[in-house]
Amino acid sequence: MMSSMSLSRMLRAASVCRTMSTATKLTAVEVNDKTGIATVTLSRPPINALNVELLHDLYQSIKEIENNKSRGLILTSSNDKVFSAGLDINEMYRPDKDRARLLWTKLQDVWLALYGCALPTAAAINGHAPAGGCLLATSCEYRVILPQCRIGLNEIQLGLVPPIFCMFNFLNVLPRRVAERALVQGRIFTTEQALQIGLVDDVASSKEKALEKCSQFIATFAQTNPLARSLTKLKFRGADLQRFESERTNELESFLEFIDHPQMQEDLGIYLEGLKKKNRN
Ligand SMILES: CCCCC/C=C/C(=O)SCCNC(=O)CCNC(=O)[C@H](O)C(C)(C)COP(=O)(O)OP(=O)(O)OC[C@H]1O[C@@H](n2cnc3c(N)ncnc32)[C@H](O)[C@@H]1OP(=O)(O)O
Repeated sequence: MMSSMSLSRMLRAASVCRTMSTATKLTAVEVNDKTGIATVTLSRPPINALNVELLHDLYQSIKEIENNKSRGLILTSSNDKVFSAGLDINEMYRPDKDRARLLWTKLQDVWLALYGCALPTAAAINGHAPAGGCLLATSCEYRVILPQCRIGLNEIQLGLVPPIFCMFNFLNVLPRRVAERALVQGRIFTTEQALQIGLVDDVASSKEKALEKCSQFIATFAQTNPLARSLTKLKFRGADLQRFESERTNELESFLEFIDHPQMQEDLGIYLEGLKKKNRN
C-alpha cells in the first residue's frame, strides 16, 4: 500500500513537473516549473543505442528546450544500467547507405546542438556510457556518474577512427596528454578512474541524487546574466565549433568510406557477434 508520505511526494512532484508538448517517443522531456530546468531522458530500450530515430528525437528535444528558454538542460537515461551504448552498431554493419549518411549527419547535428547549447548543460550518467554515450556526456558542461559504471571513447577498439568532435570533447575536460592517450588506447574507465582523471565531476549513489547534483550545478548560474553566460561559453567552444563546421563534410565522407570497407564490415560483424554471444553463454 502506498504510504501517505509517498503519495504527497508524488503529488508535489506532479505539480511542479510538466512534460513538454512536443516530447517525442525516444526522448522524454520534463520541465520542472519551480527550477525551470528541463530533463531529457533517453528512452530507447534496451540500451539507448543511438540510431537515426533516437538521434533525431534528441536533437529536437535539445532545440525545443533551448528555444523555450529553460534554465538548464540535464541529460539522463530511462535505463538503470546503461546511459547509452553509443552508436547502434546495426546502423553501421551491412548498412543502408542513405541511412548511414543520415545517421552520421544526425550525430553531427546532436553534437553541435549539445556542445554549442546556450543553456547550462549537465549529464546524470546513471549507467554505462561507452563511445557515443561518453560523447553525449562530455558534450555537457558537468557530469555526475553512478558507482560501478564504465565510461570512455573506445571507438578505436572497433577499428573506428574517433571523429574530431570526440577529440574536442576530451580536450575540453582532460589534460591534453591524458586525452590523447585515452583516445588512442580506446580506454574505458571505471567510475573511480573517471573521477580521478576528471572525466566526470562527481559521483552520486543514485539517479535521484545525480539529478539533484546536476540541478545544483545549474542553480549556480541563477544570479548570472544568461546572455553573458552563454556568450562566454561560446567563446570557449567557438574555435571547436568553427573547425567542426569546416570539416563536417569531409568527416561524413570519411565515415561512409570507412564503414564501406570490407575489413571494417568484417570487424564490426565480429564485434556485434561478440556482444550477442556474451548473452548466449
Ligand atoms: C567512426 C567513428 C564513430 C565514432 C562515434 C561513435 C561510435 C560508437 O558509438 S560505436 C558503438 C560502440 N559501443 C560499444 O562498443 C558498446 C558495446 N556495448 C556494451 O559494451 C554493452 O552492451 C553495454 C555496457 C552498453 C551494456 O551491457 P549490458 O547491460 O550487459 O547489455 P548487453 O551487452 O547484454 O546488450 C544488450 C543487447 O544490446 C546489444 N548491443 C549492445 N551495444 C550495442 C550497440 N552499440 N549497438 C547495437 N547493439 C548493441 C547487445 O548485443 C545485446 O543484444 P542481444 O544479445 O541481441 O540482446
